[in-house]
Amino acid sequence: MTIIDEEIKKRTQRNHAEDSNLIGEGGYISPDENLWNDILTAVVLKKPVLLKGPTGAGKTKLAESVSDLFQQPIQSINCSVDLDAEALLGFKTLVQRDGQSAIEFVEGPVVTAMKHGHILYIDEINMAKAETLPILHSALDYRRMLTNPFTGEVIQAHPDFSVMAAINEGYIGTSPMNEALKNRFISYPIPYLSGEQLRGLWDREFPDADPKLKTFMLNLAGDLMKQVENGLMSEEAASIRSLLDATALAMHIDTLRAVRYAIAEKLDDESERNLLMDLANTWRK
Ligand SMILES: Nc1ncnc2c1ncn2[C@@H]1O[C@H](COP(=O)(O)OP(=O)(O)OP(=O)(O)O)[C@@H](O)[C@H]1O
Repeated sequence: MTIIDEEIKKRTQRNHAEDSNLIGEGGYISPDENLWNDILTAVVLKKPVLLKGPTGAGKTKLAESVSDLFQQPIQSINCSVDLDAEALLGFKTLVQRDGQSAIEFVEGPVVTAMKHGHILYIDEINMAKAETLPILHSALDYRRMLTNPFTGEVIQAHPDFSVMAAINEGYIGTSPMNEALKNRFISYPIPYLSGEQLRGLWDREFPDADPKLKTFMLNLAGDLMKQVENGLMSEEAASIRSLLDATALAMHIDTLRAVRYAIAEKLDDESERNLLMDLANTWRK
């Protein structure tokens, strides 16, 4: 029995849900045989996990699938330059109770996740200002604790508390992650699916689609990946999210128009848009 199996068994017994199907429908599909298990191993070992990959590669889906598997709710933070300590930890507010005014602290996602053993999912972690996240350092390393500056409370994390973060390194508006913060994570590259795994995702998401449409989209996806690898197209051209959207649209409107709206029009460069539509045209013939 692996440590992942042991952890699932432990949580299943604790939650009295022996009969439940732990891996929910629509879970993350691993691009190779190791990645999913390697990430779960870090989560079980209570190591913060950093998912590095382009937009629409399934990073959020992966975190949701870990949450399904371990029956652990997710507390999410979407980072931006405006993110501050209050958005992470919580804030004080005035409440009326029994006709009396009182000041109460409303817990933020970090405090809730630490106290209740949830997964803390920090999306676009490199969009936050460098000075905002160091407040989390002690929660992210072996100490697994944090002193809440707003209340003075010392919070020792629940044993199940896990942290997953996502980063899209090429994204405009991001800055390199502070080294001390990055050093607290185990980092995994999350690539776009291809080959058999991509076909598996299409079979699951579009069981009723015309097989010709599926083949068209999978061929186009393969072409787009090659263009990205050869540096002829920006990475997001092969986004799985866009390809899924194009397929869903193409079940109702002309395939090339679907590809234009869901994939090509998102690209800033006109020559890339034209190349993409030329490729799509080739597969249509
Ligand atoms: N490997 C995968 N397994 C299952 N679904 C996937 C996978 N890759 C992409 N998807 C699907 O693609 C869509 C986008 O995925 P998701 O939102 O998780 O991407 P992301 O990497 O978090 O993107 P962003 O960086 O823009 O937030 C979702 O519908 C998701 O289910």
